[in-house]
Amino acid sequence: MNDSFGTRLRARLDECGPLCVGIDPSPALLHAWGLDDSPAGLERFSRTVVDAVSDVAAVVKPQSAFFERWGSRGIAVLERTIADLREAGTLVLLDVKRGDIDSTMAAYAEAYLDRGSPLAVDAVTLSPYLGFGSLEGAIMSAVANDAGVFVLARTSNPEAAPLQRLVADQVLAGAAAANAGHTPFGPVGVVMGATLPALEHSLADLNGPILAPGLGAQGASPADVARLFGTVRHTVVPSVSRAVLADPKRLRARTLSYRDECAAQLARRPAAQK
Ligand SMILES: O=C(O)c1cc(=O)[nH]c(=O)n1[C@@H]1O[C@H](COP(=O)(O)O)[C@@H](O)[C@H]1O
Repeated sequence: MNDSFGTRLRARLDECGPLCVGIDPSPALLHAWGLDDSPAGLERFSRTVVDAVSDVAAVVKPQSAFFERWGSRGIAVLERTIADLREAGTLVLLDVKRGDIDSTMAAYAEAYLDRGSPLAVDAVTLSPYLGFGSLEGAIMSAVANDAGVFVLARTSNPEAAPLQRLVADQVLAGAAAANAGHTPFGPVGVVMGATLPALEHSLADLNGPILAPGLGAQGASPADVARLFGTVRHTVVPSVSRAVLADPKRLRARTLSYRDECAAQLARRPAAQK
């Protein structure tokens, strides 16, 4: 039997410390790196990130849209990037933010979670806008494949607050129900921005990982991560993209510094959940 996503994520967080690094090959970053905005440029960018961070970041998160811009050639680079990351032994979280009716979700689950798919990853981001129940099949597929999902709850962008404030507790309750009884924690993570002014929701019963994007470019600091998620410090995965990707020469050093600073800040907080 294979290890569950929760078991593998626990092991990576214990081994590497708390950080997810994004692979976001935007036109601006490709330009800053002196690379062409082309499939070859995407490939060089992605390989460089994989080589620099995959042994020190618990999770690496390619953003699908930056590859999709180049159609089938971009998707081919994404496939190779996923294969490189898996070979390097890091966990791959593909940021695709999918959400649809149950029959269509089954196709998304087949694309990203089914072990046999060329785009199979350890976890994907999902949107709950069609109702948390519409994600049930994808969650079952994740469990069957020892994979995970991260459902958007309170995203890092400020304009999300008025809408998501109304429904985040439903998302958290759905995730907690799906995670009940799993050890060390369940397959359903949630996305909660590190940029949130205040938490406003209880994470005490979640029993799942929390992806916390927004470090650096969106203004959040490791101290913010600790302020918001200190009580669930063993399950929070702070995420950073542009602030470490800005300069290829400093990619590894910046990754190490964000990781170590997040670990140090979180260690200062009381832990309520292991
Ligand atoms: O799901 C995500 O990864 C995500 C959720 C969220 O709430 N906010 C957020 O910025 N992201 C992603 O995180 C990346 C941005 O990271 P920065 O470049 O560090 O700001 C992008 O790929 C976003 O799509």
